[in-house]
Order: sequence, then C-alpha cells, then structure tokens
Amino acid sequence: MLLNNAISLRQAGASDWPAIEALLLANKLPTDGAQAHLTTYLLAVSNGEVVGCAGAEVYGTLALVRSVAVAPGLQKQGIGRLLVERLLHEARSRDIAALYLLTVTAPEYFAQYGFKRMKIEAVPAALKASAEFQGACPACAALMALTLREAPVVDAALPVAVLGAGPVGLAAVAQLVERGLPFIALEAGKQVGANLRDYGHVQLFSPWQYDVDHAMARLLAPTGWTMPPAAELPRAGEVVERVLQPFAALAQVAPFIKLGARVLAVSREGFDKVKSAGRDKAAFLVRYEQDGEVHELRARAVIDATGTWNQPNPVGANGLQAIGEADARDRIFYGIPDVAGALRGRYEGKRTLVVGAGHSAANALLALADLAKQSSTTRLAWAVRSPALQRVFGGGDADALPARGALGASLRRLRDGGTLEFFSGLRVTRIERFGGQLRLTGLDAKQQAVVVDGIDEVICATGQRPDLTLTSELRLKLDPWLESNEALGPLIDPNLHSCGTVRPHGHRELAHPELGFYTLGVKSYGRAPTFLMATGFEQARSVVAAIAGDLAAADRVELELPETGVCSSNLTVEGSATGCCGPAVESAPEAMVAPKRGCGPSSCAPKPAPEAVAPKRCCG
Ligand SMILES: CC(=O)SCCNC(=O)CCNC(=O)[C@H](O)C(C)(C)COP(=O)(O)OP(=O)(O)OC[C@H]1O[C@@H](n2cnc3c(N)ncnc32)[C@H](O)[C@@H]1OP(=O)(O)O
Repeated sequence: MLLNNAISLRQAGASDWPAIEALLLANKLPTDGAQAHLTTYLLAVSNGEVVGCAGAEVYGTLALVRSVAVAPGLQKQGIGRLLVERLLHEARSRDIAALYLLTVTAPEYFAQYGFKRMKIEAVPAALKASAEFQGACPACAALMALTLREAPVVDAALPVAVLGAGPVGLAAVAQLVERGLPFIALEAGKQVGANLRDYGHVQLFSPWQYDVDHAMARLLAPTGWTMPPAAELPRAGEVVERVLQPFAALAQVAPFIKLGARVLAVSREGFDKVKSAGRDKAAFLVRYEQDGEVHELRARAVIDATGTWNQPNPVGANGLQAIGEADARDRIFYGIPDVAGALRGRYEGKRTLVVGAGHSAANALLALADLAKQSSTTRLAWAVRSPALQRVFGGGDADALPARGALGASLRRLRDGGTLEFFSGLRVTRIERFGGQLRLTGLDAKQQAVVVDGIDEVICATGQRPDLTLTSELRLKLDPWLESNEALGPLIDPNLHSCGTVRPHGHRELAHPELGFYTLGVKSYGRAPTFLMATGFEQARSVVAAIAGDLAAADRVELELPETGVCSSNLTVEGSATGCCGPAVESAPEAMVAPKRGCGPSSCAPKPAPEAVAPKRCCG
C-alpha cells in the first residue's frame, strides 16, 4: 500500500484539463464531454503531479460517476479508494439521491462500494442524454447504480397531497386510487381542468390516443365510459368534458378533490428551510385557502401539478411587464380568447394587436382573420420579438402532427395575403393609453424606436411561467433559467434544441432534495415551451409508484412516445437559424397538450448536412 500522506485530494480547475486528459487516455477511458464537467472532478495529487481523477456529472439529484482513473504505475495502492470514497461523501453531502456509472473494465471494483448492475431501460433520461452514455457501447459496458437516499415513509396513513386537478394531477390521482393510497387533491379552479377550460375552444394537435391517461381510462371503464376515437383531434374543452370531469366524479375520487382550494404554500411540519436534522421524516404541511378561510393539511408526500395556470408571460419583451402594462390590463387578454364565440363582441370592429410567436398567437390571429372576413372594420396586427418565424409556420405537410402543420401554413398565407399588419422583431417596452386607445412603444431589431398607435385590444400570447412562490420554503433544485426540474433542463432547453420529444422520464428526474416532494406536468418543464400530456401521464405513473415504494415499477419506462415532429433539413429558419432541428417555439397554453418541439429520438438521429452543425446533445 502506498502511504496515503503522500497523496492529497483537491477539486480540479480549468488548467488541470491537460493532465486529466492524459490520465484518461493512458487508461483508455473516454474523454467526450469530460471537460464540460471539469469542476466536479476530484484529483489525487502527489508531489504536485496529478496521479488520479474521478468525476461526477450532476443532473439534479442524480449524478453520473465517470473518469475514475489512476496513473498506470500507481494502481492498486489505494489511490482509487481515496478518490471514490471522497466522491461518495461529497455526493451524500450535496443531496445526491443516486449515482450511476458505466464501466467496461471495473464492474467488480465498483461493486465493492455497493454499486449494483442495472438494466439500461431503468436509467433516467437525463443521464442517457449525457456524452458518456451517448458514446458508450451498451453491449460491452456494465451499467451500475448506487442509491444514496430513498424517500422515507413519513407516515403512511397520511394522504398524498396532489396540487392541481388538471390532466396530470388527475393522472396522479388515478395512480393513487389504483395503488390504494390515500390522497387529497387541491384545485384552485371551481372545476377540474381549469387551464384546459380557459382555451376550451382550441383544437389540440394531439389526437385522443395521447390525451387520455391509461389509469383514468381503466377506472372509468366500469361506468360504461368509452374511449373517444383514438385518431380524432379533440378541443381542449372536450378533454375536460369527456375525460377529466367524469373521472373526477367517480366515487373513489370525488370526495377527495377540493375545488376552489388555492394552495398558498408548502412546508414541512416543524421545519423551516434551513433546518436539516430529521427533516426527511417530517410531514408536509400544505396551506390553502377555500371559501375565504385558510386551512392546512398534513401530507406524507406532495405532487405539485399546478402547471402555469394564470401565470402568463408579459407583453414586455424583457421578461418584465412593459411599463404601463398593468394599467392597461382591461385591454389585454393573456392566452387564446374565444374570438369566434363568447368574446366576439370584444374584437369585432376593433384593431387588435397579437403579441407572440407561438401556436397560441397563430390560433388567435386566424380567428381574428375569420372575424375580419365577416366584419370589414375588424383589423388585426401581429408583433413578434424575433424576426424568425419558422417556428410558428412549422413544417406544413411535413409536420408529423398534421393539425399543427396546417395551422402554420394558414398563418403563413395570412401573413403573405396582406390583411395582417406585421411588426417583426418588435420588443415592446411601454404601453400607454392615448386618445381612447393604446399606444405601444418599443425597439426594433436595429434598436430603432417603434410606435404602434391606435390599438384597441392586445392579445398577449407569449407563454407562461410557473409560480414558484408556493414552494419557497422547500429545498428544490431548479434549472437556473428554465425554472424546470434541474435534471430536465438540459433535455428541454429551447436555446439548445427545439426538436426532440423529451425521453420519457420519471421519479428520479422529478424528485428534489426535499424528499417526498415532486414537481410534475407543465410545471416540471418550467418556462420551457413544450410539454406533451402523455409525458405527464408517465411522470405521474412513475412518481406514484416511487411514493408507494415500488421502485421496480417506478424505474420502468412504460411510455411509447409518438413521432411528433418536424425535424428535417428543409426546415430552414426565416431570419436566423437556431437549434438543431428548427427554431424553438414560444410558450403557449397548448404546451400542455401539444408536442410542439417535435421529433422523437429516432427522427433526430444524426442527419446529413445542414444539421451536422447542430449541438451534439441536441436530440441525442
Ligand atoms: C466509472 C468509471 O470511471 S469506469 C473506469 C474505471 N477505470 C479504469 O478502468 C482505468 C484503469 N484502472 C484504474 O485506473 C484503477 O485501477 C481503478 C480506478 C479502477 C482502481 O484504482 P486503484 O487505485 O488501482 O485501486 P485501489 O487501490 O483503490 O483498490 C485496489 C483493489 O481494487 C481491485 N481492483 C483494482 N482495479 C480493479 C478492476 N478493474 N476490477 C476489479 N478490481 C479491481 C484491486 O485488485 C485491489 O483489490 P485488493 O484490495 O483486494 O487487492
């Protein structure tokens, strides 16, 4: 054995890369993607020389151990043990729940530390997207995992609190019913499916087969309920009427849903955010308001499926409301108004400016254009922050979701037809009342001032964001800019890629350092613009299985995602090119239900130019 005092351990810095690379190459270990995670590398140093290294790529509460290597002449003298033990210690102190690794050469070595072999199917999606996994040969590498923390059973008699009774919250309820776990669902709306109801008139891009959770369907079946035609496209409101409402009325469900119950905050009984010892065993406290009274309920686990309801992004282009936006609230509709129906009077004979570049904006513009055909004094204008419009025009006939392709094509015709005033590259910064109408001012792409006068109504379709105030007393790990679950961030970041149905994922990606608390559904994607309802159903299945202690089921991936995208090289961007497979789509309510980002893994496989320039991890 080498004398340990000859070895010191320290964290790697940028200047250590050449030594680490040399060590990896000398041991025939992969170097791809390692440099990007250099700050997580631990080094063993002897006489100022790097003689060993070990890295851990962190994905939320999960980490991928890699690059464990000792200089060939110094192996089997305890250096590897020093590195691995320190790595495990640091992982525990950083609230990492599980470690994974791939190894061709040393499965027995890692078995000493408790790592166990596992099947590739059970690996969380965030890890599968890493460079190490992408480059690995599944046939020759052993896949191993070590669980550091399991969610403790707080008090199994307590209910699971489900926050939000939209499609994903109710899918979690269905799983809880099937597993016989007590639950309470709190819904701020007066009825279930409040967000879908808000744009109930809008047709979804996803056919029924992807809009109905299997567990809900199983529980509904004995009542004589029948599945709507799988290939037909429902309106958002139909999903509520034909599925969510009948499900919520079931005898096993109805008594446990509180409607008009707005969640105010979640905490842990007897603990503020700072206090650690014993925290994991304390019950959750969910504070909510119903009929003007504040109540608290105790829960063993909490599933936050509150989505982004009533949390719109502003008209202001800088993430903040435009100056004066709040005062003009009576003239601004956030979302997709029912222009052809209930709100026709609000828009008929008016000049309306639609702000936003997603499918919600397209829906609103096409409805206004129809109205303008019937009423010649109705006028419409469209302002988009980016000059790139391909994301909303989409792939036309090439779109794997035909309804989405048709929407984009209709909008392109509208823009080209001349009936639409178009402000491209406009960043709105101020809204004022002027002569009984609104005046919007801002800057164009060349930083020149733009004034848009004479607007009667604004439709703001710039997407939504999650409400993070509910959970400010809990220990959450969120992506710094998407505000999604941290492990999902790299998979869904619209700066990196706009295509790629996100791989199915489950409880491991959806967990937080706050054991027993999970964020599901649209909220788990934070401000990212895309979400597929079927993904949410799978999230619910996995998380409830984990709460029930059935880790085998929780780790299993049961979702076959549809090929949903436009990911071909004919999708060149108007204006500027971004992303790997077409530019990102702005947030929109249909994010809840429509897989706007597009292609599944197979259609995002490496293609000939021009996508060859795409970032490597895109759609990987
Ligand atoms: C996730 C990954 O990084 S996989 C890549 C692992 N790295 C490699 O394969 C690179 C080549 N190997 C090495 O660099 C080193 O041998 C390491 C990192 C595997 C182990 O570090 P070392 O300092 O050599 O080992 P350490 O002194 O801690 O442990 C020695 C013990 O482990 C055993 N051991 C060492 N390497 C291996 C191995 N590949 N498989 C099984 N057992 C091993 C030794 O036989 C010894 O056992 P003993 O105590 O019963 O005599």
